[in-house]
Amino acid sequence: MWCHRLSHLQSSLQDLLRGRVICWALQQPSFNSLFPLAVHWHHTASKYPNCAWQQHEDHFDHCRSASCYNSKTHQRSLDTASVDLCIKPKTVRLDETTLFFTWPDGHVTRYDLDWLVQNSYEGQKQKVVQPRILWNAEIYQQAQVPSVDFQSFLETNEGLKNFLENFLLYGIAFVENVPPTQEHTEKLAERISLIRETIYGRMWYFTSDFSRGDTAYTKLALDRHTDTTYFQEPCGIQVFHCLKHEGTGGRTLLVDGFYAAEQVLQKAPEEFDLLSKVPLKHEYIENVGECHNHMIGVGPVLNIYPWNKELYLIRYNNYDRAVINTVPYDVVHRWYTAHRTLTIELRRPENEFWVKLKPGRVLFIDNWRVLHGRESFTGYRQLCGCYLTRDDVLNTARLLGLQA
Ligand SMILES: C[N+](C)(C)CCCC[C@H](N)C(=O)O
Ligand SMILES: O=C(O)CCC(=O)C(=O)O
Ligand SMILES: [Fe+2]
Repeated sequence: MWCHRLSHLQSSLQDLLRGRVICWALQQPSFNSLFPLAVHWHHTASKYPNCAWQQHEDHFDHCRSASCYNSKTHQRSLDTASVDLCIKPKTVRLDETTLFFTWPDGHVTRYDLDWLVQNSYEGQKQKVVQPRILWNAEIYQQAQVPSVDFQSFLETNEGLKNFLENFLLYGIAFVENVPPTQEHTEKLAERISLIRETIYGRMWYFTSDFSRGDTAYTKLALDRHTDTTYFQEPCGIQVFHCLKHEGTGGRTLLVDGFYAAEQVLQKAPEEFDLLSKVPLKHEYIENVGECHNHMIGVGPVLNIYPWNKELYLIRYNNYDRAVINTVPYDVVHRWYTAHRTLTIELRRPENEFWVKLKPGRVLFIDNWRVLHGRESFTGYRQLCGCYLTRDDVLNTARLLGLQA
């Protein structure tokens, strides 16, 4: 263990590191070594707080030198596994913006201080991966989120960006004036993502004919749920376009699952915790006509990033939840209590946003966040749509400069 104290630090570093403990470690290429390091910043009342460098034995990070990292492919060249885990640098030097390490074989690693702060664990812990506005019916309606026109969605980057911005913030978004055909709906989908083909097909088209072994293909009401909970990776986005309805009822229900989960976190944090830890099975068993499927997906109801506790996926479908056999006996009852708390939040009338889907108005739903359902209906009703892969939607958003 070695330690080097600096009594004076540049104000820029002071701003960046204030009040935090920052840990990182470095790796060195030609010497095949890893060097773990942590900086401890003590914010004191004095004008120049102390900054102490401390060697840790168990932190690792990334040398960006030309021999360690290929900046054309943005990939690591260094074989991490070939590095001695106990490597120590020969010298360490800090200037106004950069930290330098010289390794026993002479290789130099440089770290921009801003980069280090951005890539520190402490920094990431305080950052959200995706900014969102959680909503109940009133919040969503007050926000007056504009829909995007079909033409501007397809033909302009601003149209697409506006749409994606709102979609990322609220988890739902509408496109208007879409010609009511499956082909035009497909065009929309392909503008932002790859279509995720599933057992339901690529583009699906459904009525209440029970052509598939699922309640969706009837006239019955469907309580709020997310789809494809029985996939190991539930579908990221769902697109709905109602092409025809000659009858009554059939409104669509939307509920922000993350808003409800946030209420659980506030009111009963230990229940939130349980819902994020207990893995459950969901399953889809179908034997109707030519369709034979048995899908099983395993995962907790609430999925959170471990480092910042940010919720990124809710898996909620009471119809498709399988027998609980992945939970020890003594946890089952506690889990049901926690699940009930979440269900109560999800079912509060003030959290329900109801819309009637009409030909020409296409709805995109973040199936990892917003639950959907529908009212029972009469008459002939025809819906088309598809699922999208989440990675590809986020990819499009990032390329347009959005945080996702
Ligand atoms: C009709 N459509 C293809 C959209 C979906 C049908 C899937 C319904 C299933 N119970 C689920 O929630 O995943
Ligand atoms: O019929 C509807 O409006 C939606 C049915 C449903 O939940 C689904 O297809 O995933
Ligand atoms: Fe559904």
